[in-house]
Amino acid sequence: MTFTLDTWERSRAIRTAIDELPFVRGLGDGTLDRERFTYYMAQDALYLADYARVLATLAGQATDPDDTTFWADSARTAVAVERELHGAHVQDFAAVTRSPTCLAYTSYLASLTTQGSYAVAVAGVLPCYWIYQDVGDALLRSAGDLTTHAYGDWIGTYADEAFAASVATAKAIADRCAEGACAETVERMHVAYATASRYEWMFWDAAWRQETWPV
Ligand SMILES: Cc1ncc(C[n+]2csc(CCO)c2C)c(N)n1
Repeated sequence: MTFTLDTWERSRAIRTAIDELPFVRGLGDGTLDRERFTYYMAQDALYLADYARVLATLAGQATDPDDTTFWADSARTAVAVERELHGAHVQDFAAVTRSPTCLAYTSYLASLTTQGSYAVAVAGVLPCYWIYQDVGDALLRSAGDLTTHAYGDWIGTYADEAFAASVATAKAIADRCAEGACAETVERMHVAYATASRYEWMFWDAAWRQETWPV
């Protein structure tokens, strides 16, 4: 049993809960209101800026040159997407504060890169790729014609072949890491994968609630 097959099974309930979120349902059927989408986009731009730094750290920690290239390319893509989102959806960036959930998620991922295990950090960044591919594919199947869909460009980005190739590479790296790891490290990989998956659920839920700080 590979790590990715095992961890996908173990996190099935979280994955199903994501499909049932009102934000994700609204994204799929186009009924999501613009205010919530704009909130999500602004938080996502902040998320991507931090996530890119986590990927760049993984590039530095990898011992395989192919891994280094992959994480560095992904970091570059995340910054490019951040700039695009920022330009297209956020008018006044200085006015946007990282939400508690956004800060918690990126801080968690950054913390994984300082705990001495490249394998565990790799497992932590994997839900970002895999869940977005899976959600993108599910929404594509139900969305119909993307050219007339309110959120067609978003769905198209993540239900894309080039993106699918990068998800496959991230999964292959995680499986290779798990193969060479002791049982205790593999368990920590599962925890990192499940925790980041929960943060993906929370990130969409926070956008639905337009989460703010209590004071
Ligand atoms: C909260 C949140 N989670 C995942 C993604 C998707 N994503 C962001 S960077 C990256 C890989 C490198 O481009 C992927 C797949 C997102 N946008 N926002």
